[in-house]
Amino acid sequence: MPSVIAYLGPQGTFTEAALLRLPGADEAERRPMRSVPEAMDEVRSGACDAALVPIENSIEGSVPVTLDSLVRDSPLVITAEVVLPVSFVLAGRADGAVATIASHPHALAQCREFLRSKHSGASTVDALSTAAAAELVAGGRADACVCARLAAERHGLDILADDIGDNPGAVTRFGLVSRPVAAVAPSGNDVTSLAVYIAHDEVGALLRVLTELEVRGVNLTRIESRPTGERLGRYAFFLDCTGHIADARMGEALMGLRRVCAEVRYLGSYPRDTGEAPIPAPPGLSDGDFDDASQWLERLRANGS
Ligand SMILES: O=C(O)C(=O)Cc1ccccc1
Repeated sequence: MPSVIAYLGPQGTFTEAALLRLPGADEAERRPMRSVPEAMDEVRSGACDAALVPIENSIEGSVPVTLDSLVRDSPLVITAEVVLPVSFVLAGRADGAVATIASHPHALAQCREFLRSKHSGASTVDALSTAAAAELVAGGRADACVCARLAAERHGLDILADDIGDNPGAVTRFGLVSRPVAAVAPSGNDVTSLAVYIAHDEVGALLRVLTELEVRGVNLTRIESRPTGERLGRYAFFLDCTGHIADARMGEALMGLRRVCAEVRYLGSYPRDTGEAPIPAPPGLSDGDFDDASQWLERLRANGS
């Protein structure tokens, strides 16, 4: 476990709750940062060994600042993931009016229906995190906030409504990022994350990417595009692939992508935390099958039989 870990703070965020689920994190120095890019830059500068940041949630989708920092700034790799169920409270002062409600945009989005039906007159204020929103309320700069119960309690706020998320089963996925390192050994249920840039002026470029994965039996669990920031129409595609970079079929697929893509950024191989069972290799695509095929080719090249 890295010894100094930055995370999206302040104390009381869902990211902190996720961090505490990582084995060994209680012994690490945990450094709360104001924003996701600042947490990731602490790692790039060497001030911290790793950072835990939100990547996506099951309702609102990806966290754009995290994805943008992963592809636009100097390379980092994900070494672990944590999938955390999230439950929100509305916190403030029991005796006060609620004209402004602060929170992280993803928290506001996940409570949209509750806010619309119960506080349609209030305006929402984006904060850098749910716990930062609780600080705003404690400091009198917003009337209420959407946050974790723990953050409300820490700031002595009243719980105005409990469990206000529109989808009771909502989960958020967090990634532990570090400067590039070799992946830990396969766990048997791993994911490999990539960002690929395709040649935009070639017909079928994205199909070629998918084909490289499909012919090696590599399963895709997520594909998502983000603008590269160069100009309209330029996108990076984020791929989560079932398997580990040490698996033969993943290695072959990566080599294929390297040949057909304008650029491939490797974002790490790490154990899955979704609770989903591993997907077995399709027939003919196990490590043993690749090994057998490459030994056969070597024999043909060496002896012709
Ligand atoms: O703001 C927080 O507490 C975070 O950790 C980011 C976040 C926001 C909303 C849902 C899950 C995580």
